[in-house]
Amino acid sequence: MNPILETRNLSKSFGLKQSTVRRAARSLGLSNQPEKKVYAVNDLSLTINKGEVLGLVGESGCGKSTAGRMIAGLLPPTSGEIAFEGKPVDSSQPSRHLETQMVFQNPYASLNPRLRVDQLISEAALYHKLVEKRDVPSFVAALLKQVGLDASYASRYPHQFSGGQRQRIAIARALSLNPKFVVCDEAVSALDVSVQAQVLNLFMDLRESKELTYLFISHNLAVVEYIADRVAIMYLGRVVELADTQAIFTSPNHPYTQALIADAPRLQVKMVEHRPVQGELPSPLNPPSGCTFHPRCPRAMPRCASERPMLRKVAEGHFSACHLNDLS
Ligand SMILES: Nc1ncnc2c1ncn2[C@@H]1O[C@H](COP(=O)(O)OP(=O)(O)OP(=O)(O)O)[C@@H](O)[C@H]1O
Repeated sequence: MNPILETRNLSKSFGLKQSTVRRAARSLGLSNQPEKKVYAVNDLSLTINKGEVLGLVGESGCGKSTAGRMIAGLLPPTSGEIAFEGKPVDSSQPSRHLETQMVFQNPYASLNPRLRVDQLISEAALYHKLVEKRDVPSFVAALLKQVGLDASYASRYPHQFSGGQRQRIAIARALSLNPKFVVCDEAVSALDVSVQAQVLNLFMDLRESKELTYLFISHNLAVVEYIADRVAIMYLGRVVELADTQAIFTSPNHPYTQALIADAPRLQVKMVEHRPVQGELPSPLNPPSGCTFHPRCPRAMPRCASERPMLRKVAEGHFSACHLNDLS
């Protein structure tokens, strides 16, 4: 085991916008109502090893993107720490290191339509003085080649490409800073299924050739099953299960993981039968007491409503936060 990135008790809460009258009343001491907060990520402690792909899975709104943005340095945490290659990173500087880059879901939105491909790919590297102006054409050509695109595309604009090609351009731009760690946030979710497979294969090839490590965020279990070595399952801002990919899919421990797997009909490996997850994700503004999954859990016990289960070891390399494990 060779950790490249570690988070310790990483948390993020967002204050909700209040009406002007309420804000004024509070600042004048006329209201003692506490400010409403969304606890998007709570106490996230993860270790990601060099060269591995850690999948981060959960329903929409469970805090995956917030976690990814903190880890990529795009969002300062409310509390907690991040260490990169054993050294604490200063989270007060959002652009603190070039070693971590992020690839987003929507290549339409993440590429400036007014810039040519060569400008898109080289602007950050020029800014950080990783390339000289005169070397830009060969720099861009090499990056385009690495992502499977022709060097002649350098003078075109984003609208001249398909979704898959645009995502390749976004990947080339991320690679331009020579990162060691890439956070992929739903990076293939907007693409057609056949194109998804090609881009996933590109990620895997780049992992080998560039010795990359990925945090791969996705709500799509089939994608995560294909690409990840280990999987962390998030529910309402917390990791509820963490294990090797095979263990997650063949012997999921947490009732939430079991329900997610039951919800994913396209999976090839499906050795367990469970009921799909019932009901809606509760609001993170007002999370349920105890185990936050208990209102939707088919196996909830009285204890689950009052006591939050800790993430603990259930097998070698397999961790789960569920009181049912105390029964066995
Ligand atoms: N800037 C913000 N201000 C207020 N609340 C926010 C902000 N960003 C995220 N949230 C809230 O934090 C919670 C977690 O959001 P996040 O986007 O991290 O979840 P997610 O699992 O990535 O979902 P999705 O896949 O839909 O993006 C949600 O309730 C969301 O509404």
